[in-house]
Amino acid sequence: MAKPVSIEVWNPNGKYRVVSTKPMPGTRWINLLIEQDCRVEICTQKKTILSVEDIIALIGDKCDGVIGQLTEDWGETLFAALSRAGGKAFSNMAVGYNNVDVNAANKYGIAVGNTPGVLTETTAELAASLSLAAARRIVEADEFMRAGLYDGWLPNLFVGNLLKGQTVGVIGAGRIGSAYARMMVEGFKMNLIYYDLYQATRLEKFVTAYGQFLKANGEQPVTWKRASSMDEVLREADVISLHPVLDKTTYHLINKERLATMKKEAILVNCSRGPVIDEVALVEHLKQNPMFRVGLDVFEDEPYMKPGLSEMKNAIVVPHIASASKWTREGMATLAALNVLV
Ligand SMILES: NC(=O)c1ccc[n+]([C@@H]2O[C@H](COP(=O)([O-])OP(=O)(O)OC[C@H]3O[C@@H](n4cnc5c(N)ncnc54)[C@H](O)[C@@H]3O)[C@@H](O)[C@H]2O)c1
Ligand SMILES: O=C(O)[C@H](O)CO
Repeated sequence: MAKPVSIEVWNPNGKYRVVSTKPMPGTRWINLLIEQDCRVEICTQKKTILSVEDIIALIGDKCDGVIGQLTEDWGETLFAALSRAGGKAFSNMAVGYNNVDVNAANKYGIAVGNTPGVLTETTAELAASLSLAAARRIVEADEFMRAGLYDGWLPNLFVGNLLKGQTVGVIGAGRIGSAYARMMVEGFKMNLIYYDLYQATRLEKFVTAYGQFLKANGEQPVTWKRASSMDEVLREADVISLHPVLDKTTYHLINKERLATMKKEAILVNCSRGPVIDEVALVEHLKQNPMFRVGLDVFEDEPYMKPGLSEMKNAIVVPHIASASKWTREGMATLAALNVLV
C-alpha cells in the first residue's frame, strides 16, 4: 500500500468530494467546484509523476470525481478504484488522452473529459517558436555567446534557413495543426502541404484567400496542397510539424525509412506526443545529417530522452511546455473542473 499522500483541502464540508492529483494554476477552477458544493482536495505531494498506488490512496473510500494529469496511467485499475469509491467523472487536464483507457471508463460508467480548444493557439505558437529557433539556430547561437566565443561578425556564422517561400508541411491538420499552418503561412509566407485523414476545408479557404490578397498586392501568392499520403509531405516540405493524436495509427509514424525520405536540410518539429517519432532512429538520423534539425517538446519515454539526443547540436529540446501560457493553463484548469461538474 502506498504511503498516505499530502493534500490541501478547500471547502471541507462540501457534499461532493473532488480530488485533483496536482495543484493547477489560478483559483477559478476551485471556486467553480466550491460553488457547486464540492469539497476540493488537491494533492501537494512533492513527486512529479504519481503512481497508480498513490492515486488509489488519493481516491480513498469516497470520491465523486477526479481531475488527473497526462503523466498518469488511467486504466482498468484506477477506474475500478474510482467506481468503488462512487466516482462518476474523470477529467484529464490535457487535450491528448492517450493515457486514458476510455473503454475501461465506459465499463465502470465513468464519464471522461479533456481540455481541447483553450490550448490550440498556445501550442501552435510553441511549434512556430521551435520552427524558427531551429531554422535560425537560436539555441546554438545563444550557447556560443554565453560561452564567450563571439569575436566578431563573420559571413558564415550560424547560417540557417530562410522560411519565406519555402514549404511548410503539417501532419495532422486538426485544431493545433491548422493554427500552426496559418501562423507559418501568414507570418512567413510559406506554401502549405498537409496530410490528415480529413479535409481541412477552413484551412484551405484561409490559404486561398491569403494567396489572393498577396497577389492583389503584387506579391507572390502562397499555395496549399492536401497530400494523398504522409510520405508526400515528408518528401516535399522544408519544415514539417507533427500534430496528430497518438494512437495505433500514429505510433512511430516517423521512423528510419521515413526520415531517409526527408530533405537533408529539413526541419522536423514535434509538439504532439513523443512516440509519434521513433526517437532512436531520430538520434541516428541527426548524427548522420548535421544540417537536418529538430525541435522537440515531447519525448518517447518522457521525462527521459533516448541516449545521444541531448548531445546533438541540431536538436532543440524543451520539457513538454507547448500549452504553458498563463491564460491557457488557467483555461485548462477551468475546463477540467467543469468536466467533473457536468
Ligand atoms: N505538447 C503539448 O503540450 C501538447 C499540447 C496540446 C496538444 N498536444 C497533442 O496534440 C494532439 C492534437 O491536438 P488537437 O487539439 O489539434 O487535436 P485534433 O483532434 O483537433 O487534431 C488531431 C488531428 O490528427 C488527425 N489524425 C488522426 N490520425 C491521423 C493519422 N494517422 N495521420 C494523420 N492525421 C491523423 C485527426 O484527423 C485530427 O485532424 C493532441 O492529441 C495531443 O496529443 C500536445
Ligand atoms: O495534450 C495536452 O493537452 C498537452 O500535452 C498538455 O497541454
